[in-house]
Amino acid sequence: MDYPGNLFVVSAPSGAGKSSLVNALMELDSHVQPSVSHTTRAPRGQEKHGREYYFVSQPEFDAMIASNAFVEWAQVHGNCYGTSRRAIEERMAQGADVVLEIDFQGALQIKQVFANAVLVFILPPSWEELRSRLERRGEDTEDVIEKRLTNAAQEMAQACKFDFVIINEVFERALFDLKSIVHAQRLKYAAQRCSRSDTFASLGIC
Ligand SMILES: Nc1ncnc2c1ncn2[C@@H]1O[C@H](COP(=O)(O)OP(=O)(O)OP(=O)(O)O)[C@@H](O)[C@H]1O
Ligand SMILES: Nc1nc2c(ncn2[C@@H]2O[C@H](COP(=O)(O)O)[C@@H](O)[C@H]2O)c(=O)[nH]1
Repeated sequence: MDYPGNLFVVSAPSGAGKSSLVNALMELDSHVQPSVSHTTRAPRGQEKHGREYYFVSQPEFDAMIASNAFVEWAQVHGNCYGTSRRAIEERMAQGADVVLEIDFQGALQIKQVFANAVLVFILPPSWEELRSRLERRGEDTEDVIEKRLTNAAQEMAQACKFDFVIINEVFERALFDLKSIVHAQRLKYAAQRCSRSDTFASLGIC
């Protein structure tokens, strides 16, 4: 599938800071838009249906799988999460750059469907800092934090399959890295389009 917009996938173990980085990126760059996923997990804190997630029941999620509504889905930390085709294809067709904040299983599924998708993995600087970020966030019970830390080892082992890895130690530095990746992909895409254009032909190149 060839759309005018770019597709970015950002994955990380829970607490590494991907939502913070993606939100900061979107504040700086209105051309980058989020995709709102569906999940069977319960809302936490101030989360609202249709903003952070579409919160659905397991039967509703299963019905969406059966009707092929998801471009990718996975079980993460005991709940189901999925990206609907609708959530991304409409926006990319309009030329927006879409960013998915999803786990590594979903990221690798996305690469199968959208070969041009750019996969970015965010790492915390240390295990101690990862635990402390989850605790400081204060949104999960101790049990949930332990489960997320246990899963983090398996998730981080997948980082080498991604196109880029960013270590989120100093937030502004990590944000700069993420912005640079988005910018580089836009230049690459523009160059590809340009190479099919009359400008290249008239200059006698490619
Ligand atoms: N570079 C950083 N230094 C210190 N704290 C940070 C940094 N980046 C993010 N944080 C903090 O760490 C906590 C976890 O960040 P965030 O919620 O963005 O993680 P996440 O990867 O999106 O987690 P989840 O997958 O569970 O949604 C938040 O309280 C956030 O403010
Ligand atoms: N494969 C998918 N993973 C997703 C999707 N939406 C979110 N996620 C990942 O789930 C975990 C937990 O998220 P939380 O909001 O409960 O903390 C995290 O790794 C997300 O990236 C999705 O649509 N598909």
